[in-house]
Amino acid sequence: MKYSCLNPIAPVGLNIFTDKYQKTDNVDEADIILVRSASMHDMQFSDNLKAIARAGAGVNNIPVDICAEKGIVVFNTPGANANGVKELVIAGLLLASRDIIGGVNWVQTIKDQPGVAKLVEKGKSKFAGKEIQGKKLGVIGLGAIGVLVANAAVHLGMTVYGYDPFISVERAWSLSRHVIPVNSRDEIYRECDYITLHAPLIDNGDPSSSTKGMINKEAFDKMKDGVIILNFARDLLVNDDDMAEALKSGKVARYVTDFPNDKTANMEGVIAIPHLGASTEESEDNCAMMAVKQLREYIEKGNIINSVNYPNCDAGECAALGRITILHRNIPKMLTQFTGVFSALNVNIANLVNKSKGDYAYTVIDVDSTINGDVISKLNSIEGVIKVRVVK
Ligand SMILES: NC(=O)c1ccc[n+]([C@@H]2O[C@H](COP(=O)([O-])OP(=O)(O)OC[C@H]3O[C@@H](n4cnc5c(N)ncnc54)[C@H](O)[C@@H]3O)[C@@H](O)[C@H]2O)c1
Ligand SMILES: O=C(O)CC[C@@H](O)C(=O)O
Repeated sequence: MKYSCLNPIAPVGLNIFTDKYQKTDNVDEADIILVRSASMHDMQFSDNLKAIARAGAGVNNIPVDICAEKGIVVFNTPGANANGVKELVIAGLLLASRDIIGGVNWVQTIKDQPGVAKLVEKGKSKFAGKEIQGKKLGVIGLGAIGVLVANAAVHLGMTVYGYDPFISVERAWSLSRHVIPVNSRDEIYRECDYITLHAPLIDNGDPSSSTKGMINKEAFDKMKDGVIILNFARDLLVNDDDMAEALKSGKVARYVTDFPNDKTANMEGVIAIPHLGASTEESEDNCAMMAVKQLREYIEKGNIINSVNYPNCDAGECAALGRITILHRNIPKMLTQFTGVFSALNVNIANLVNKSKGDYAYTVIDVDSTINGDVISKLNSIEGVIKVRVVK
């Protein structure tokens, strides 16, 4: 098996690959790709490519639907960098509330003058700020990061509102009971002094699920004057032109973004951080280890854990003589056709697992004999089959 890394991936993760895996710089010959933030939208994928693992949460840099069509399973590593991001969001709250950056930069300008201690005491009032305790924070998106941010802010004495129309049961269980759940973003806009974004970037043209540009003029009009916005999710969640206006008018007092771009990097009132949310040793290690473990599970056993375009599927270890996996469309009569192929060839099926997710499905079949080319070509010829792979 050959793997390519499109970004630096922590060695502690890559070391989990056994000597059956070889690194290649030629992405066209790779069976698997590991990626962080590199954009894959303009890439051509070779037929050889079986899986892509995003060492991180957001998959907006990967054409996941095209990959599904080509039978390339895309994984991410949910939660693996959430603590790193949470800690930077807390820093962002403080950077936006106290003029720490202005003060630190000012000390650099007076550091060579005599009597720095006196100058500091004389000049420091320019950098006075506000405390976050007692203020209201709205968290949009209560996933791995949003829940950690909400709970931490409760501990810091903030009143926290949370909004997530698709919150999972697991996340709801881990949310502090002090977080006030709300049913619309408008409630957050109306109430909160700080708003932090932790929803994925979704740009599918469907207004019920799309998140692109959700923080725009219409939203600003509903917010309190002097609100502080924190964006550690993706730049395109915010309409930059509307943000420029809102900063100019004082509607928004500060915009803290981990995703500066040509527009926001030059805006007054923006605290621009160079996408450092997940840039900690711990997060990078966690993401890399999780990504490689998931890839190995898929390549070696056919099991799918944390895919964003195919269903999760745990068929365990293969105790039979052979295992074949089939990525296919989620349409009727597929299983009958698969089992028909095996029965026509007099091959006994020892175990079969079938899972579906949206338009796609996945079937793992363990058989009591070795798998030959005849089986593979017959399965491949079934309408709706995307990719057949012999795992054992
Ligand atoms: N700054 C960084 O370095 C960094 C690191 C990790 C993740 N991220 C970004 O943060 C996002 C969230 O990461 P996560 O690990 O918490 O992901 P997650 O999948 O655990 O959580 C996302 C949450 O957003 C919710 N959501 C979806 N649509 C929503 C909507 N319209 N309104 C409100 N909530 C909505 C989902 O239900 C889910 O609970 C990622 O998608 C990624 O873009 C940034
Ligand atoms: O890889 C990174 O540094 C950032 C990852 C982050 O944006 C994510 O979505 O997980």
